[in-house]
Amino acid sequence: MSITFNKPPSVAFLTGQFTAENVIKKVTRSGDLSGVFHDIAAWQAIPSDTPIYEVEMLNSLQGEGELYVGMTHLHPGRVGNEFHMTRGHFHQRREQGEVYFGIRGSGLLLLQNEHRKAWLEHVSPGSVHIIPGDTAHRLINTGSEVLSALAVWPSIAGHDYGSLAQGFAARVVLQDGKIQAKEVQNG
Ligand SMILES: O=P(O)(O)OC[C@H]1O[C@H](O)[C@H](O)[C@@H](O)[C@@H]1O
Ligand SMILES: [Fe+2]
Repeated sequence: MSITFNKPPSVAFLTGQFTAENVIKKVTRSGDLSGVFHDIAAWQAIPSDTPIYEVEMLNSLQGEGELYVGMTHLHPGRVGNEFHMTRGHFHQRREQGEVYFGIRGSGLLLLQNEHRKAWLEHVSPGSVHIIPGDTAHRLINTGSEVLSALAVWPSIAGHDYGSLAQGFAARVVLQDGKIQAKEVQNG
């Protein structure tokens, strides 16, 4: 029997680019984010094919106990006064957590529990975010460059977008030249 040396995938820490044999890429465009931004007129004014974020995932095992690894690249910009953000989700398997690592750019991680209590964490290169179970999560790019964050999560977690149809309890906007978080009743 011989012991093999496998070449692992790698990530460039400055850019978040993966080098791997198999990378699965998904682009989320403005037109996919209906109902996400509060200024509907501003959202409608953006061409629907404008990319807002890309997620690259390593090809890994699925099933109980296995982990997924993905990189989100969220483009800078605003829709009206609201910063670009991911759709955000609870996990379908609600109790499953996730870890995010800030790689590039600067932004915020919006977290929210099932009682609509929301809080924010600053995302910057090197930041580590331990997302507990039962907690919805969304990335927000408040900077002027691409915000890239690495995520590791259980492959069985799944996504539940429906439970957030009402939106998150906070919005992050540029107001009076400052980044401000606003509490909202009905997202
Ligand atoms: O699913 P969204 O809310 O659009 O977020 C985009 C992606 O962000 C992270 O990389 C998560 O780990 C992915 O599971 C998620 O799909
Ligand atoms: Fe997640």
